[in-house]
Amino acid sequence: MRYISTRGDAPVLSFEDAMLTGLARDGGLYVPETVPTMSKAEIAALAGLSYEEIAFRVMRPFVGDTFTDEEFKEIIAKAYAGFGHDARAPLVQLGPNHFLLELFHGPTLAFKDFAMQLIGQLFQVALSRRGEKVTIVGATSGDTGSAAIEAFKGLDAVDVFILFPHGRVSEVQRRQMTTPSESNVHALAMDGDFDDCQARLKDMFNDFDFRDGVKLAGVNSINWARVLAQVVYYFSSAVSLGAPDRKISFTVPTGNFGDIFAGYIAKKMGLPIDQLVIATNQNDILHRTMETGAYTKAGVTPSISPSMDIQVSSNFERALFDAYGRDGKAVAGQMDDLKDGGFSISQGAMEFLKEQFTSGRASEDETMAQIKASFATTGEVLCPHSAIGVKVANEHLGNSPMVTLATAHPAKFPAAVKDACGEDAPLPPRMADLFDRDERVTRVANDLEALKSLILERTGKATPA
Ligand SMILES: Cc1ncc(COP(=O)(O)O)c(C=O)c1O
Ligand SMILES: N[C@@H](CCOP(=O)(O)O)C(=O)O
Repeated sequence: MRYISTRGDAPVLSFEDAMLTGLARDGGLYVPETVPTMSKAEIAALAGLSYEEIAFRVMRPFVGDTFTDEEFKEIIAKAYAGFGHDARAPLVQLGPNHFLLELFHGPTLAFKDFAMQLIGQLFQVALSRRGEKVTIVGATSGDTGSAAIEAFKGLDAVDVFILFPHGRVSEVQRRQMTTPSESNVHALAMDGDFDDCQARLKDMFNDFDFRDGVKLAGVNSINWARVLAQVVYYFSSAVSLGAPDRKISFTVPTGNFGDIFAGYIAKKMGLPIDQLVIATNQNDILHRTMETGAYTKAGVTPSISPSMDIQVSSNFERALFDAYGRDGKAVAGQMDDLKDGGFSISQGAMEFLKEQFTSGRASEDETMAQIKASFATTGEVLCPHSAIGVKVANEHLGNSPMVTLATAHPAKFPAAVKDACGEDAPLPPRMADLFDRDERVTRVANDLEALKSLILERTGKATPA
C-alpha cells in the first residue's frame, strides 16, 4: 500500500512513513494511491462482530506490511480497551428512520479518541522499533488537543505541543489540555482562532530545517491514520442497520472535513451510502461552497459549537484531489489561491462533489432549539455539535435510515446545554475532579519564530547562544 500527496510533488510513502511524516513535503496531504474495496459478502460478514474485529478487517488493507496481523490486532485491542461502552460506538434511535451514533465514550469524551487512541498505540510500536523520538505539534479547536494529550502523555518517545486558540475553547476542553502533569505535555494558548493555529502548524511543517531538526510529527487529520481510524464506525453502524442489503445515510457535524471524508472513504470502499450530509455551524464555508462553487474565506465567528469554528477546512483538499481527477497541480493551484482569500471550483469538480455530498447549516438559535427539542422529545442530551448534525439531518430524512454522528459528550459544553434544556450535563465520575486540578499552560503569540524557539528550547534542540 503506497501513499501519495494531494499536490503530486512529494515522495511516495508506506503507511508507516506517511503516518510518522504528517504533512507531505509539497504542503499536501497523503492519501492512498488506490482505495481497497470490500465485496458485498465481506461487508455482510461484519454484522455481529465486535468493534475491534470490524476495525481490523476494515483497516488491515491500508496498513500494508507495517504491522503483522498479530501486532495490529493487539494495537486495536489496546486502543479501545479504555472506552466506557462495550459497543464502543453505540447507536440510539431518535425517530422512525433516524439514529444517533454516539462517538463520545472514549477517554476524552469526543470522537477524536477513536483515532487518537489508535495512533498512540501505532506510534509507540513504530517508534520503539525505529528507536526514534519525535515532536508532535497539534492544532486544536478543543477536542483533538485533549485526545492527543491523553494518548501521548508520559511517553518517552514523544514530546507533545498543542496549540489552542486562547479563550475560544470550552472550560472542560481547556482543563483537559492544561491539567495533565506529565512533563512531555505542553499546552500552548495562542492568540487568534483555530485557523491561525492550524496555519502556524503547517508553516512549521513547511520549514524543513525546523521540521527535520525536531523530527516533527502531526496528529491532526493531516495524518492519514486519523482519517482511516474514523472509517471504521461508518461500517460498524451501517451493518447493524442492514447494510449492505440497504443503503444508509450519514449526517456529519463538520469543521476540518476529516470525519466526513472518512465516510467518503467508506463509500469508496464499497459501503452502500446514500447521502453524506455536511452539517456546519454559522462558520459555514463548506455549506456555502456546496451551494455556490466558491470557497471564500470569511472571518471565524465564535459560536456555541467551538470545535467547528473553522474556515480553512484542511481535509477538503483531499476531496478536491478526487474531484479534480487526482490532478495534484490543479489542487496546488487552488491552495495557492486560498492564500489570497479563496478559489472557484471548476464545474466538473463541483459536479463530482455534489454527487458525493449534500449540506446544511444551523444558526446559533437553531442549535439551541435543537438541543431543547431533542431533550424534550427523546430525552437525549446533545452537545451543540451533535445538535447541529441532528437539525441538518432532519432536513435530509429520506427512504434510507439516517445516522447522525454525535461527536462529543454534552458535558464538554455544559453552559450551552444548561441554557438550552435547563439540565446539568455532569462529567463522568473519573473526571469529577477536573475543576480541582492545577492548570499548566503557556500563553503564546501568533508568531511563528517565537513558537519555533519555544519548541526548540523545550525539546533541548535549541543551539546555545
Ligand atoms: C465535537 C466536534 N464535532 C465536530 C467536529 C468536526 O469534525 P471534522 O473536523 O473532522 O470535520 C469536531 C472537530 O473538528 C469536533 O471536535
Ligand atoms: N475540531 C478539531 C479541529 C482539528 O481537527 P483535526 O481533525 O484536523 O485534528 C479539534 O477539536 O481540535
